[in-house]
Amino acid sequence: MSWVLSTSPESLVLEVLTPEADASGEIALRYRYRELDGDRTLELTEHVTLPDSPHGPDESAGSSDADGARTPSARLLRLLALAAAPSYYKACVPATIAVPDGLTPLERRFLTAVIGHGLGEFAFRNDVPRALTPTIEAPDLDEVAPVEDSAGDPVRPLVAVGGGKDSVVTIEALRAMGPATGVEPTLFSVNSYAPIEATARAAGLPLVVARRRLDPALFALNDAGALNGHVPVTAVNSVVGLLVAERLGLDAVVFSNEASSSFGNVTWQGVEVNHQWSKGIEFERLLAEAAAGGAARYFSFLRPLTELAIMRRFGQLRDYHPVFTSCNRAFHLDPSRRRLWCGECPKCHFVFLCLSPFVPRAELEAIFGGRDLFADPAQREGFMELLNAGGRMKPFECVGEPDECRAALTLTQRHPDWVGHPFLADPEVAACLVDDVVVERAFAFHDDHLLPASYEKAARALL
Ligand SMILES: CC(=O)N[C@H]1[C@@H](OP(=O)(O)OP(=O)(O)OC[C@H]2O[C@@H](n3ccc(=O)[nH]c3=O)[C@H](O)[C@@H]2O)O[C@H](CO)[C@@H](O)[C@@H]1O[C@H](C)C(=O)N[C@@H](C)C(=O)N[C@@H](CCC(=O)O)C(=O)O
Ligand SMILES: Nc1ncnc2c1ncn2[C@@H]1O[C@H](COP(=O)(O)OP(=O)(O)OP(=O)(O)O)[C@@H](O)[C@H]1O
Repeated sequence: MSWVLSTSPESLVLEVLTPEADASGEIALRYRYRELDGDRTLELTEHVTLPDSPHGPDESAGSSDADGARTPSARLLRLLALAAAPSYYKACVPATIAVPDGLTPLERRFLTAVIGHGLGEFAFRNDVPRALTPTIEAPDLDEVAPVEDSAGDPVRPLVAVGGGKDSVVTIEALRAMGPATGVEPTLFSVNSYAPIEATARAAGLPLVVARRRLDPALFALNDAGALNGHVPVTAVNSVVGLLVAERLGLDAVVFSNEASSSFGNVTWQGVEVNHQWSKGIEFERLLAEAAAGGAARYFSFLRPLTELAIMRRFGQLRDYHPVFTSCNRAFHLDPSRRRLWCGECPKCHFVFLCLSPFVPRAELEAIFGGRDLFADPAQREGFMELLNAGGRMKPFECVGEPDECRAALTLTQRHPDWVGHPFLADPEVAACLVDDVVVERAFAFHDDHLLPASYEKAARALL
C-alpha cells in the first residue's frame, strides 16, 4: 500500500465514494486513492455505528423502512463522508479530490472549507500550503430547495459531551431551562472515554454513544511515514450528532463551542490558521445551513460566551470537578495511551490559570492531582504563551484569547488564596496584568450566534 506515499501528488487522486448505511445504524464511509497514469488503487473505509435510543425504539423518528427500522438520510451521509475525508486526504495530499457522485453548491463549499480551513494547522506545521487548495473534481448537482426550520424552539436537544468543562456548563443550563420550556436533554458522544462517562453519570442524564473506527490502513500509512497532523474533528463529531438526532427523533444538536474558538493562532500565506476552526462560527453557519430543514437544528449553546465566563460558571458546578478532564491526553484513540490531567500541556495550563480566580486554591490543586502548576518552573513557558508575553504565539490547542488569560491572571492576583505567590511576582508575569476595562470585556456577551430565543435567554442568564 505504501506506493501511495511514493507517487507524486499530481499523479494521485483521492475519491470520496458513495457512503453506505443500513437501518441498523451501521455506516461505511468509503475513500479510494487512484493512480492517474496507472491502475493501482487503495481503498479505505471508515465505520460509524449510530446508537439506538436509550428509551427503546422510537417509531416516530427518522424515515421509516417497511420494517419500522430507520436508515440515515442521504443528505447527512454525504456530509459525513465529506467531513471525514481530511483524515485520509492529509496522508498523501493528492493534487485532486474527486467526488464522482457530484456535489451541490453547498456541499462544494463545505468540502472546500473543511480542507481549506480545517487543515490549516496541518498545512502550516508541515509547510505544505498546497494542501489547502486541492482541485475538487465533481459533477455539479442542483441544490436541494432551502427549507425553513420549524418556528418553535427545540425541546429535545442532543447535547455533545466532550468530558471537559464546556459541555458541563451547557448540560446544567439546559437542565435549568426544563421547567419553563419543557427542554429535555439527551447526552451524546463519539466513542467512549472515562471523563465523558463520568460526566454523564454526574449529570444523571441518558448518554448515547456513537462508535467511529478509522481505517487501520491509515495507521499503517502513518507508520510508513505519511504526512500527519491535526484534522477538524469537531466537524466529524457534529455531523455524527446530526445523524444520531435524526435516528432518535431529537430536534437539535447542541455543541458547546465558545466565542473564543472563532479566533485563529497565526496568519500564514494569507490564511488564518485556527486549530479550532471547526469549533468556530464559520463552520457552525456552514453546517447549520447544510442541515436546515432536516430533523434537527445545529447550534452551539456557548457561542455568545467567552472562555472566562464559562470558567466562572463551571467553578460553581462543584459536583463535576472530580470527574471532568479538559486535557486531550485523556482522548487518544488507543486506550493504553490515555492519561488524566498531564499537567504540562496548553489545556492543563489554560484550565489551571482560568479556574484559579473561581475555585478555591486547594480544590484547584486537587483537580490537578495535588499539583500547583504556577509553582513548577517547567510550566512557566506554557503560561507565557497563553498570556502572549513578549508576542509569543497562541498554542495549537483549544485555549482562549490572550486577553482572557490576562484577565484571569489579574483576578487571580487580586484573590486572597494567591497573595504572595512567587509566580505572580515574576516581572514578566506581572507585566501581563490588565486594567478593569479588559477584565470586563473578557466577560462580554457576543451577539454573533445561532441560538433560538429561549436558549439565548438561558445563555444570557449565565453572565
Ligand atoms: C487525543 C489527541 O490530542 N489527538 C491528537 C494527536 O493525535 P495522536 O496521534 O496523539 O492520538 P489520536 O487522537 O489517538 O490519533 C491517532 C492517529 O489517528 C489520526 N486521526 C485521529 C482522528 C481523526 O479524526 N483522524 C485522524 O487521522 C491522528 O492523526 C493520529 O495519527 O495529534 C494529532 C495530530 O496533530 C491530532 O489530530 C489528534 O487530534 C484528534 C483528531 C482529536 O480527536 N483531538 C481532539 C481531542 C481535539 O483536538 N479536540 C479539539 C477540538 C478542535 C477541533 O475540532 O479541531 C481540541 O480540544 O483542541
Ligand atoms: N468525543 C466527543 N463526542 C462528542 N462531542 C465531543 C467529543 N469531544 C468533544 N466534543 C464536543 O466538541 C466540542 C468541543 O470540545 P471541547 O474539548 O472544546 O469541549 P469540552 O470537552 O466540553 O470542554 P474543554 O474545553 O474543557 O475540553 C464540545 O461541544 C464538546 O462537547
